[in-house]
Amino acid sequence: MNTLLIAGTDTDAGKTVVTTAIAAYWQRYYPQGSLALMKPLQSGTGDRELYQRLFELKQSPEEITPLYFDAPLAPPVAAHREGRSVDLKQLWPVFTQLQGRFSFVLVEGVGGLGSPISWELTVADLAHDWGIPTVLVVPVRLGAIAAAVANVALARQAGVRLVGIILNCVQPRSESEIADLTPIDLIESFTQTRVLGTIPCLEDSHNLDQLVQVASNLDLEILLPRLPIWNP
Ligand SMILES: Nc1ncnc2c1ncn2[C@@H]1O[C@H](COP(=O)(O)OP(=O)(O)OP(=O)(O)O)[C@@H](O)[C@H]1O
Ligand SMILES: C[C@H](N)[C@H](N)CCCCCC(=O)O
Ligand SMILES: [Mg+2]
Repeated sequence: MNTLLIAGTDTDAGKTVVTTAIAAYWQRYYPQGSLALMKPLQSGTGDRELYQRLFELKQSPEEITPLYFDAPLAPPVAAHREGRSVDLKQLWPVFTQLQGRFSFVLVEGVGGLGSPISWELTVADLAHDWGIPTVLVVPVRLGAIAAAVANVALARQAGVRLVGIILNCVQPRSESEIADLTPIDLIESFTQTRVLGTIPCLEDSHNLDQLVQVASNLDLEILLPRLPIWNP
């Protein structure tokens, strides 16, 4: 499977930081492997604009974000404000054609795993329906354990192919604070899900070198697709 869905426990969990870090690493060390970024639904400006600023993507804006709404709200609410509805049927064809054209397709969720993508379905339902490996970004703060446990329970209930958790420091944290706020053994024991690494708080989360560096400390064996062995 040449795709990975970056989901989070919540909006502002750090999905885009993780997405751009893995993308930056891929482009740095696998230049022969083509990369696509997809944010199936975006509400409010930010993610697509950052992707386009950081990476030379061979995709149209509509292939990056097929469903784009102006209001920074849940997509069905933002769509309603614009007198539109959320037509999820548009998403799968875009996704599958990206999969066919690119070596690696990184998909970013919207909001948290339990956030609605329509009046009936959540991000977890999309992850299940698409059957793609999914990683859960958990912000390092008090309450992270409960957030991880609740979102992993949702993922299990929805049949999401959850491959791991990534802890993310949305603010500067010492090593001991990280250990106290997000004890890995406790989180892995309660969720029965591997922690694939911790992203420190970056001085500049738009700096490609910093993004590559923090991605290199993640369990990339799990996160990156196997490139076909190239036999000249
Ligand atoms: N590890 C980090 N180091 C520095 N800044 C961070 C880090 N993680 C998150 N941030 C900052 O916190 C904010 C929210 O992070 P981010 O945009 O990645 O969240 P998100 O989960 O993608 O949010 P959304 O639901 O809007 O897509 C951003 O301004 C981002 O730069
Ligand atoms: C505006 C924000 N940055 C995201 N694009 C949308 C987050 C929707 C969250 C909805 C919810 O779960 O309450
Ligand atoms: Mg984002």
